[in-house]
Amino acid sequence: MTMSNQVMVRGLTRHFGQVAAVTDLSFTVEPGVVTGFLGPNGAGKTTTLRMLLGLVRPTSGTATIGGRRYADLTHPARTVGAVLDASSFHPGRSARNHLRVYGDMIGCSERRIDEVVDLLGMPEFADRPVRGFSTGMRQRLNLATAMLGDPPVLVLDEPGNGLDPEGIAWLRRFLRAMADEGRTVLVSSHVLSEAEQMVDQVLVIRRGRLMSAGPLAGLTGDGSTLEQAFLRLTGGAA
Ligand SMILES: Nc1ncnc2c1ncn2[C@@H]1O[C@H](COP(=O)(O)OP(=O)(O)OP(=O)(O)O)[C@@H](O)[C@H]1O
Repeated sequence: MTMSNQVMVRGLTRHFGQVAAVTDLSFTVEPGVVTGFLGPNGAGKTTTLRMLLGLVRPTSGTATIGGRRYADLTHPARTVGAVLDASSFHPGRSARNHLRVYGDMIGCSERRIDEVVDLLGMPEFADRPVRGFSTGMRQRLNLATAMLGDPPVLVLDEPGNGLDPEGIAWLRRFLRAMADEGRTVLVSSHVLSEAEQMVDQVLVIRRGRLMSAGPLAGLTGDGSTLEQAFLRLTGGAA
């Protein structure tokens, strides 16, 4: 476990006008495990991840990766790979060409592009235009882009969105492999049944506040599902 790959959030707060999107959130995400950042729609997951990635300014508090704020990282793309909801691809460009465009920006070799195409299981469709891609193919391309810089930290906002059961099983294996390599993997989801199959540690938020943090087994060890445990935590109301 190296401090350099820890994600640390302390007293993080963000208001949008009257809306308290995130309130005094503190947690630590360790390398080598898959950590689920879970909560219902509107709980504040995306806002938190966007603050971590320097895309939203906190009202107060800090979010750091390896002890530094995103804006202070020397090599951001080689430190943290991020997948946020709103990725858009040029429809006429092939996946491989998309990766080349991003790869050029961060100075990665053609060999690295071949590696991520293999890593994400994309050889069969990497040379096809993105316009014909399924949701699963698009998610793989998102992840491939995030992996270009071989980052030790992955921050993924709802990577399971729209995936079929086979896609979810693939994602689970991928996240597990990344964590087993010692990476820090933080993955948000509002689908608790899906997250339950993927994560080791859970952070549960609701209405911008942390409800629970710890091993998945701590919530489900009594035989209840994560969904049941969540409803218990939140008094039955999402
Ligand atoms: N730019 C913004 N302006 C105003 N309100 C915002 C903005 N971004 C987020 N919010 C509000 O902050 C709250 C938290 O939203 P956020 O998107 O972080 O939740 P979430 O947990 O990611 O939800 P979902 O699962 O639906 O993506 C919501 O009430 C949302 O409407």
